[in-house]
Amino acid sequence: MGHYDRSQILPSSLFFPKNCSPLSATQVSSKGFGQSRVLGYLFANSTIHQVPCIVAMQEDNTKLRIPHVLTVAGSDSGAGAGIQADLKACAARGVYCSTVITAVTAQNTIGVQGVNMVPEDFVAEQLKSVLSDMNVDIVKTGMLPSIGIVKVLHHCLKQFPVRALVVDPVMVSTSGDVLAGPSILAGFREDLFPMADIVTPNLKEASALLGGVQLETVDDMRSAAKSIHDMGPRNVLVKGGDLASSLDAVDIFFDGDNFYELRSPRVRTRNTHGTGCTLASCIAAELAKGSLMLSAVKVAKRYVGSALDYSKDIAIGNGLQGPFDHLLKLKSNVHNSCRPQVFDPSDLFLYAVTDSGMNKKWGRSITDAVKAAIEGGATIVQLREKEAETRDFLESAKACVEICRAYGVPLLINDRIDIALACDADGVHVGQSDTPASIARTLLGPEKIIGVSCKTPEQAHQAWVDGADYIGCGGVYSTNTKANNITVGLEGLKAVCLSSKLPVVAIGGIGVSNARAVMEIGVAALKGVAVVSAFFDRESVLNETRKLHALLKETTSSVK
Ligand SMILES: Cc1ncc(COP(=O)(O)OP(=O)(O)O)c(N)n1
Ligand SMILES: Cc1ncsc1CCOP(=O)(O)O
Ligand SMILES: [Mg+2]
Repeated sequence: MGHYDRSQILPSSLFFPKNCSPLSATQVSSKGFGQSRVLGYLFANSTIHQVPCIVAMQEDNTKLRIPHVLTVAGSDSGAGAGIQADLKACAARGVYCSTVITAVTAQNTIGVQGVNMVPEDFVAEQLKSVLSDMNVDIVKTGMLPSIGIVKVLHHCLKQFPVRALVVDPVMVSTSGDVLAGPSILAGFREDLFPMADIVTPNLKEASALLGGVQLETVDDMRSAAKSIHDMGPRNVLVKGGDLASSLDAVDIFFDGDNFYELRSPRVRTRNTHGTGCTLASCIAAELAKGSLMLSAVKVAKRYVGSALDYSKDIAIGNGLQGPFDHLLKLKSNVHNSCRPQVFDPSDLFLYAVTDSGMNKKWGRSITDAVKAAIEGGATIVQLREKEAETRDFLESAKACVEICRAYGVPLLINDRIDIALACDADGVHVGQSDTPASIARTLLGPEKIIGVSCKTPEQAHQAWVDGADYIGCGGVYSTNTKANNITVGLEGLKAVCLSSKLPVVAIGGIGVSNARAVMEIGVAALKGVAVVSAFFDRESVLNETRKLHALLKETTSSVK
C-alpha cells in the first residue's frame, strides 16, 4: 500500500480510475448505469476530490499518503448517523473516507420512516470498486441489513485485505427502530467477528449478541466483553452510554488479556443520535493514522465527548434525539489530526521539565538539553522557560518540537497555550493559577495532551472533569526550583493518586536519592516522576537521566 499513480490527476484520465481503461468504463456504464454521463460524473467527482489531498506532492517529490477509511454502512437522510456521520467524523479527524452504501433509510430526529436495502450484488460492486483501487487502510462497518450483505463483505475482505476491520454491530437505531434483524447475528458471529480487530456494541447490541442477557452493571459489561471476545474479534469495546446505574459515561475495553474501564463525564444533551457510528469511525480514523488500538479508542471517546459537549444546546428537528455537530466548533486543525497519536498519557514515566536558567548556567542550549534528556531515557518533555522572551521561546520550542518528534517523544509547553499552538507542540501543562484546563481543552481541541498541577483530591477531580489527561502532583519534597511552593509530601501525593481517575506524575525535589521511595507508595495511578534540577542543574544531563531511568526501571514493574 501507499502508492498512488500520478496519472490519476492528468486531465486525460479524469473519468477513469487507475487500472480502468476507457473501454472498461464504457462496459461498466452499459451494464450498470445505462448513462455514461452519470458514470463520468461519478468518476470525475471522486477524482476531483482526491486531487488536493491524496496525490499532493511533498517538497522532496514524494507523494503524500492520506490515511483512508472505507465505511460500509447505511445512509441516514437526517445525516446524524450512518454514512453521513462517518464522513463527517473522518473529515474531522483528517482522514479520507470512501463509502459503500448498504441501505438507504428515510429518517429524522423522530425515527426511521423507511429502509430501502441496496441489492447484494451492487454492494459487492461498490466494495470491489473501492477496494481494488483506492488503497484503503481500515474498513469500518455500520448497518449491514442482511446476512447476504455480511457474506458479500466477508468475501470481499478476503479478496482485498486491509490493515484492520472495525465492526460496529448496528442493530437498532437510537430511536429504537430495527435496522438489522436477528438473522444478522449468525453472520456477525461466523463471518465478521473472527476477522474483526474491534467490535463496538452498545448495551442493547451486546445483549442481543449474547442471546438477550441482562446487562445492568459494569461487571455485567466486563462479562459481556469477554463473551463477545470469545466469538473471535481481537478487541471488544462494550459501550455503557445507556447504563442507568452510572453517573459517568463508562465503557469497557477488553483486549483479550486486560480490561480497561474508560470513564468520562456524561454530557447531558438530547443530541446523541449518531454517537455509535461516530465513535467507530473515529477509532477507524485513528487506526488509519497509525495509533495502537487502546489509544485509538481513548481518542475516539474523547472526541465524541467533546463533540457532544460543543453541540449540547443545538436544536435540529423536533424529535427526541437530535444529531450533534462533528465539525463546527472543534478547533483541532487537520494537519495535527493527521499525525498518529502514539502517546498514551498513562505511559508517563520519566518526565523531563526544562529550566532556562539552569541550562544557561551550564552553558548548553535548550535543544541540546532536550536531546540529552531524551537520549538518557526521558519519555516526555516539558519546556518550562519562565524567563524567556516570547519570540525566543517560540523559536526554541519549534526546534524542540522537531527533535522530540524525531524521537517519538511528546513535547509539552508550560503555561503558554499560545506557544503550544504556534509551535504545534503535543500539549500543555497548566497550574491552578494558569489558564483553566477546560479552556485549554477548548483552545487546543480533543487531541492535545493537557496536564494539570494538583495538590488535593478536589483539584484532581476538577482536572478530570475539565478534560485533562494527567496530573502533576507536588511538590512532593521541598525544592529551590519553584518559589513559595507548598510541599505535599508522600501522604499528599498518595491522597491525590488514590482519588484520581487520571494518571499522576510526582514532581518536586525528586532525584536518584528519593525516586524509589516516591514510586513505592504503591498506588496504581502513580505513573512516574517529573524532574527539573536533578537533570538540568547538573553537568551531564545525559548521565543523570540515564541513572534515574535505570533506577526507576528496576524500582517497580508498574512503571513501564
Ligand atoms: C509535570 C508538572 N507538574 C507540575 C508542574 C507545575 O506547574 P504549575 O503549578 O503551573 O507551576 P509552574 O511550573 O508553572 O511554575 C509542572 N510544571 N509540571
Ligand atoms: C515546577 C514544580 N512544581 C511543583 S514542584 C516544581 C519544581 C520541581 O523542580 P525540581 O525537580 O528541581 O525540584
Ligand atoms: Mg504554571
